Amino acid sequence: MRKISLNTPLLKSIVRHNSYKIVDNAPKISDNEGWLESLKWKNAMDLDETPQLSESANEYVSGTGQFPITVVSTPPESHYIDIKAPIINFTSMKYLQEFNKHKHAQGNFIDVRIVKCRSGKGGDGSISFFRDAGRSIGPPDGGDGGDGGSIFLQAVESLDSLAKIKTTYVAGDGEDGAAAQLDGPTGNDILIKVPKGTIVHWCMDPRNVRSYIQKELQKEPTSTLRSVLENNMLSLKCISKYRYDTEPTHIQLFRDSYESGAGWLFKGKSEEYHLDKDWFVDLNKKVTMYDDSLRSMELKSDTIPLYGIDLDHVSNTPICLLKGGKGGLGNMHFLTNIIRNPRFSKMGRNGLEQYFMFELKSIADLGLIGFPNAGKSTILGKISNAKPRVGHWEFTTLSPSIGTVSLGIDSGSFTVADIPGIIENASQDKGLGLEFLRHIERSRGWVFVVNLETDQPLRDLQILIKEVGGLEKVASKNVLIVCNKADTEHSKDKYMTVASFCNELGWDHIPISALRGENIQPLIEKMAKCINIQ
Ligand SMILES: Nc1nc2c(ncn2[C@@H]2O[C@H](COP(=O)(O)OP(=O)(O)OP(=O)(O)O)[C@@H](O)[C@H]2O)c(=O)[nH]1
Repeated sequence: MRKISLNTPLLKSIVRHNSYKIVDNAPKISDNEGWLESLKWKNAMDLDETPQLSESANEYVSGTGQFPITVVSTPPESHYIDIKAPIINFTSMKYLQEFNKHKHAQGNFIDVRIVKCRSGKGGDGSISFFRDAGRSIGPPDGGDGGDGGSIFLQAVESLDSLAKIKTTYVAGDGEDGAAAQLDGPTGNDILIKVPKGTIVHWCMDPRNVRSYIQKELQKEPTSTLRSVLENNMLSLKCISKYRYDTEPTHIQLFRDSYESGAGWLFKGKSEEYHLDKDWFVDLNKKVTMYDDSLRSMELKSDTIPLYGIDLDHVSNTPICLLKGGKGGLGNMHFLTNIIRNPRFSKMGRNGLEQYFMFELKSIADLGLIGFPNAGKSTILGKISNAKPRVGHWEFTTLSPSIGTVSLGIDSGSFTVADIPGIIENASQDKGLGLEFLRHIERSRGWVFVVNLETDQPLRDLQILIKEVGGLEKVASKNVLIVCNKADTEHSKDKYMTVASFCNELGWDHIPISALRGENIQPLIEKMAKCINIQ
């Protein structure tokens, strides 16, 4: 085989030649003039002012927990759909409670997090001119700034709590462009991995909410944290996923970046000098159109579903939460027949800084609802593989646990969530409040566990129904009533009272003794039937 020597005169000359030659990617005068001319013709169609979503944003699934809103005005009176909604929907009570006495007992289980996210700024375009031995100043060769990094979300199987979610995520800024047509590298993206079942809502800066509440409580000392949050409204600009519809589906975010026609960087001569020149004013008119199209793209991507992004299944493709800013144009784009030495470039566009509330809503098929001490954890331990804490004192369960109930080989399985006990006035934040109800909100069936050891189990059941939202809400679920502690005195009579109430409503019911393991198999069958698994 012939060996190729690097010492041949031909190869030597290629190596020498290449080490001097710069790959020329700079747009030619004709390219730039064509591009600037095309900007002039960007008309109302291209720069459509009608607020609308980008295609990817349109795919976001809205959260299930909708809340009441008041639509204040819609197009054509207003450019956007202006709405008002109680502040409580854009913050977390749990976060704001000054003294959360159960905080330590809950250990590592974290189901709500408020997170600050910032996408990166675009790098600035460079102002530079090609130099070589023969020329004092060559053509412009300043490269573009790199785009800022974006923030993405992805639901994964391997996580089951929000404990690892940080309080702040900052994506990288794009780097500035450089001489020799070098574009700046793009900023680092950030991928936030969350457990399946997480809903991400846009929310207010918690510091603002806290200082607002303090002021309101000083004005009206009889108010409570809840009443302040429920009675005060937040105004938001929204848009609709359905074009020209007046039903708001997404919140419109606005970037704090330069206005169209601004954001120039100058070298050598000042801005005033340039603004005085007709050739620059003429160029700026066209570049203003380019800025407009960037802003219109930003408005399309900077939207968040009003009721949250529902990450209810594991996905391979991450969802963009906040998009990074576009990098600025280097001076090589402004070389024209009239402008031979453009000593200016464009700044990168800013990113976005917003707060989001990450809320984990476990997705179990069935949820157990009952007063503390009713025996929910004992039941879950008997029917499933879960090993929840059981104790004869109230509030043994301080965080939800989920167990899988197997119906035998080839017969499938279902999941059951045990949540902390609910007490009278829980909806007014008594006991552990209703915070944990989020974990069974999406369950297909609700299993009420009543304790036949108490004086009036029927009354207990009626209180539970009222606390979780009333008969109408409960009736929207598949319901099963489990009367536990059937081994205690007078339990039969008490069960009969509960049973006749259930019969009137058409709800299935069963007496059991979880402690003794009595009636457990029929209970499992009724649970499976409740969610239509036979
Ligand atoms: N007699 C009797 N006691 C039971 C039965 N089931 C549970 N218990 C007892 O009731 C007490 C409370 O049981 P748990 O399973 O911790 O009740 P829980 O509803 O999970 O309570 P919280 O964690 O407070 O919500 C424990 O002492 C259990 O041993 C039963 O069928 N019969």
